[in-house]
Formats: sequence, C-alpha cells, structure tokens
Amino acid sequence: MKKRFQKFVPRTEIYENFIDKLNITTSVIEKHVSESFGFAVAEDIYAPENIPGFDKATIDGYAVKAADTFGASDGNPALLKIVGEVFMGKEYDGKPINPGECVKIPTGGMLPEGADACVMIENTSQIGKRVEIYKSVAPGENIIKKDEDVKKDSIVLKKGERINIGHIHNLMSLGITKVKVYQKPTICIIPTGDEVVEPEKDRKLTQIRDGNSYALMAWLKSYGYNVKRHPLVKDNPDEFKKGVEWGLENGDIVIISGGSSLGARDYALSTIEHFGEVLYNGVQVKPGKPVIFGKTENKVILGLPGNPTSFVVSSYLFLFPIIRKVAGNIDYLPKPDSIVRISTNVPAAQGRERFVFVRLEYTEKGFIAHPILGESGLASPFRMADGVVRIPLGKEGLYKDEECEFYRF
Ligand SMILES: Nc1nc2c(c(=O)[nH]1)N[C@H]1C(S)=C(S)[C@@H](COP(=O)(O)OP(=O)(O)OC[C@H]3O[C@@H](n4cnc5c(N)ncnc54)[C@H](O)[C@@H]3O)O[C@H]1N2
Ligand code: MOO
Repeated sequence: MKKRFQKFVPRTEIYENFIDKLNITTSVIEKHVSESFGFAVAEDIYAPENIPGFDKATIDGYAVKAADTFGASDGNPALLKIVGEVFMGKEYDGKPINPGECVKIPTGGMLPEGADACVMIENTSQIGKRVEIYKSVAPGENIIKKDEDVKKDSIVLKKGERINIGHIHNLMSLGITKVKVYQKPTICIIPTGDEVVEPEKDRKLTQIRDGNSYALMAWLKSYGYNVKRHPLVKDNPDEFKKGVEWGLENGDIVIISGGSSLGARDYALSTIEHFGEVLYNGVQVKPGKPVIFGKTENKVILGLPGNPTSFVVSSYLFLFPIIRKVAGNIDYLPKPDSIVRISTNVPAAQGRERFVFVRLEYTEKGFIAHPILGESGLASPFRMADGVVRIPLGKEGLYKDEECEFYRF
C-alpha cells in the first residue's frame, strides 16, 4: 500500500487494494449471546453436542414401526396395540416396541426405542387398547433425527461471520451463553463548510443546514455502530486539522464530510496527508467521484464529497464496507439484493460506474425499478428511493425493461 494514486480508479480497485488489504480490526470483547446480534464473531465455534440430542416427534400421535403401517388406508386400516405413552421431557420407561405395537407420543416427545416414525392422531382412531391407522408413514416421517438441527463437532460459527438470530438460537440451545466478538467500531464524523450551519439555527439565504452528518449518524447507529460528531468545521486548514486530530483520538474511522473536491477551500486532501497516507483520491463512480482514501497506522480517514447524494452513495459503497472490515467481518463488500427491470432508458455516466436511485414496484412480472433522477446536490432522490441500480463501467446505459442489479439502502 506504499504507492499513492492520484488518478480516478474503478470501485473494484478500492476494494482489492484498499479495503481487502486493511489490517485494522477493533478489539475482541466477550458478550452474552443474547446481546451479540450483528457482531462478527472472533473465534470458530464448534458444537459440543447434538441438537436436539434425541430423535423427536414432530406431531401429536403414535410412535410406530413404519413397516407396520405400509398399505394402510381408510378402507384397510392397520391395527396396532398401544403399549404405553411418552411424556414430554421424559425418556420412555417401557420396553422397546415390537412389530404390531405403538406408543402414544406428544409433539416434541422422545421417540421410544424400536419406533422409526410417527402417525398423526387425525389419521387414527383409538379403540380401547388398540388403534386403527388409516395412513401409512415412511421411516423417518414426522421425526427430527437426534443430530438433524446441529451435529456434534460441526462448525456453528466461522470466525468473522456476522451473528444472526439462527446462530443465537443454536448457541443458546448448545448451552453456549458467552461469545467473543469484535467490538463495533467508532466512527467520528467531521462536517465541514463555511456555508454549513447547525439545523436548529436560522440560516442566511446562502447557507445550508447540515443534513449530511445527521443522516449518516442515524444510518450508522441503525447498525449499532458507535458514532461521534464534531461541531461544524469552517473551511480553513487549522480547523480541519483540529477536527481530524479529535477524530483520530476518539474513533477508529474518521469521516470528513465535504471539502474533498478541487476547490480552493477544499482542505480534506491536505489534512489527511498531514496525518497519514492518501492511498487513493477519486473513484470512477457517479455520484461520489471525489472520495479520498487515507489511513494512519491503525485508523482510516475518509474524505467524502459534500453533495448529499454523493455523500450517501459513497458511504454505502465505501464507508460501510470499511466499517464491516474493521469490525472483523469476512463478508464486507456490497452485494446486489436482487435483479430488477428498469422502467425506462437511463444513460450511463461517461467513464464512470453509475448508481441511480430507484423506487421499486412489485408487479406480476416481478420488480420494476423506477428511476428517481436528479443532481448529486439533492437529498430527495434518496428520500423517495428503496435503493440504487447499477450501470456498470463501460456500458452505455440501461434500456427500458433491461435487467440490472438492485442494491437496497
Ligand atoms: N472543478 C471541479 N469542481 C467539482 C468537481 C470537479 O471534479 N471539478 N467535482 C464535483 C463533484 S462530482 C462533487 S461530488 C463535489 C464535491 O465537493 P466537495 O466534496 O468539495 O464538497 P463541498 O464543496 O464542500 O460541498 C458540495 C455541496 O454539498 C453541500 N454540503 C456540504 N456539506 C454539507 C452538509 N453537511 N449537509 C448538506 N449539504 C452539504 C455544499 O453546500 C455544496 O453545495 O464537487 C464538485 N465540484
Ligand atoms: O460525483 Mo459528484 O459525486 O457527481 O456529485
């Protein structure tokens, strides 16, 4: 990562040469499993036992030998002898069942020895100590095998996997109540611009209120990340430096909002160079061209464009993957959520991969994406959108009804 690039590069280059190679991760902490949703696990976890651990009935009825029911029907029922009953949470205390015998069993009960299937109570009729079976069952039918949910010694969580509710359920069922995870990163946001004012303040005609930092804070918090916001920074190098210094002391990832372009008062580049190394300065993406990628020994500093649409798209494409990487996730790059059809022709951006905000409509033919076009200086396109579709680099555009990748925001 020594070489510094000043040219605009494709998004994939940032992924391969900046994000994939980032060797910064947050510290490892122990969490109660019930508090671990969304964290990346910091160790491989193997199952110490089978789940459920016993062959289990999935219906209320009778535990049988399947072969005894073969050919059974309403007109020709199988007749079995009831030799006992299984109670919930208890092992069957009778003898293994023999051909011609069956045992009453509740949903969730442990299958008695000798039985290999269960028959639903609705398909039977009890006559004293016998039962008529009107429907045959195959071996294994209406049963969960003892290792069917989780097999002893199998891997339940791979280091770097994001913990989901299924993992939490499995871990708790296995009696594993604590888990080592990577701490969620802290992101420090520094909103900049002489023209930018606090939202609760009155503004002059030429001023704008800070939407960027508050929108990003809310978005990051929705994923449980820690966020800190610096007060507004004016367009001067000292204020930029103070802001970034604060960010480096207080967070893992520092974001400068605005001032990343080429204007005389755009100080993001020189400030990042002051504190660390700038690896890339500009990407072939629209919106979101002037993104600056920098790092110090153990922190990331990003300069994001001030234009609202560019700010949001570059956050989605670059900031979020960086956060996921730093948070220990093995799966950190964005992936399309689905393939949709575009409702109208949309031109590409010359020499840039283009992302277009769309609203999705569900029709009989599947999802149709309606573009919400507008300049990168607007915020309403993403207010009205479900996400973006992608026009790959080098493609001249999307034609009406053409399939394209959709990314949900
Ligand atoms: N000569 C060139 N000019 C520009 C180029 C270029 O290549 N050559 N690139 C354009 C592109 S593309 C973008 S994107 C913008 C990015 O500019 P900056 O990152 O330097 O951002 P600012 O100039 O600070 O602001 C742009 C725009 O966004 C508004 N803004 C800033 N902060 C906020 C905030 N917190 N909340 C809401 N809106 C904000 C700001 O008022 C400006 O209107 O550069 C083009 N120029
Ligand atoms: O690339 Mo700028 O990010 O178009 O607005």
